Amino acid sequence: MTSPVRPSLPPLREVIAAHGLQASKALGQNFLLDEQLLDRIAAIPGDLRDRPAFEVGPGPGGLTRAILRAGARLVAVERDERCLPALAELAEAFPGQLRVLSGDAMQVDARTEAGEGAHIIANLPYNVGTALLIGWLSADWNPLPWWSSLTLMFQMEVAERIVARPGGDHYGRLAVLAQWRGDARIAMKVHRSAFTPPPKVMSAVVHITPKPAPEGVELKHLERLTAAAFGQRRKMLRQSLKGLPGALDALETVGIDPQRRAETVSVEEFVEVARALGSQSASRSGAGA
Ligand SMILES: C[S@@+](CC[C@H](N)C(=O)[O-])C[C@H]1O[C@@H](n2cnc3c(N)ncnc32)[C@H](O)[C@@H]1O
Repeated sequence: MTSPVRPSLPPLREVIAAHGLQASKALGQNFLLDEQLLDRIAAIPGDLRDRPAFEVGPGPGGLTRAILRAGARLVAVERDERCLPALAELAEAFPGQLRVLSGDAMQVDARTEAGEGAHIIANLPYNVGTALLIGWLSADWNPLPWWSSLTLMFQMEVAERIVARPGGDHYGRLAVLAQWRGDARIAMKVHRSAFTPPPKVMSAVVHITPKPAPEGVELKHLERLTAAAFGQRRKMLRQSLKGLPGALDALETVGIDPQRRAETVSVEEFVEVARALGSQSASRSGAGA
């Protein structure tokens, strides 16, 4: 195993000035320049030496350098072509460790580009952050997904929705999607003043590690169930699930009181109901065959 390289690099402020990288609001650019903070973020996934990693939106390369210093083999996709020369300098400073793709992360097949077992680490652009997360969480799980962990900076409100537990306003579809086959936690809160320019709100790094998917549960059943249940979150389940065929029977099978509301139902309970819903629809289609 090679030990991580620590080349001496110019301060990020100089890189930004030298390449004229004034932050663009449209591209969700809020840069992190504190190298100690960046090293702490890159340490969250654990030992990265010789491990594949994937970064969305390297920008001037602050988090990128921290991930490279940690020893990862990194593929980074950046939409802003102005950043490419600065990133090319980083690729030279860490020979063989960094491959930069120019383009839209929403169009990139991260699995093919970064490889099996990659750690995904990013200070995400706020406009596509949730969509990218949902894409990674919805990947095939067999019994684990292709990625090893997700270490992602979000606006605090989104971070709270990802790690929320039942009983509060933050708890909803995103929490169930993130937690039914993963452990999700806030690994670090980051003050808005750490960013250049500072965004209006606070941020947090969410760390998600996958666990084997519960057997006999299909994502599509869980999604239909949580969409219906949280679509009318203030209503009792017997009302909100009325339009989803088989859902009320599934509640009864599992022994969940239909007078409860979605926000009181734990992730494990949703999984149980989705399993019952799946076996019902399997037997219905079997009966029809
Ligand atoms: C919040 S900034 C983070 C920059 C840098 N990683 C840092 O931490 O300082 C988000 C970055 O994502 C890039 N970006 C925005 N939309 C993108 C997309 N659809 N695909 C790839 N990169 C994107 C922006 O150009 C910007 O560099």
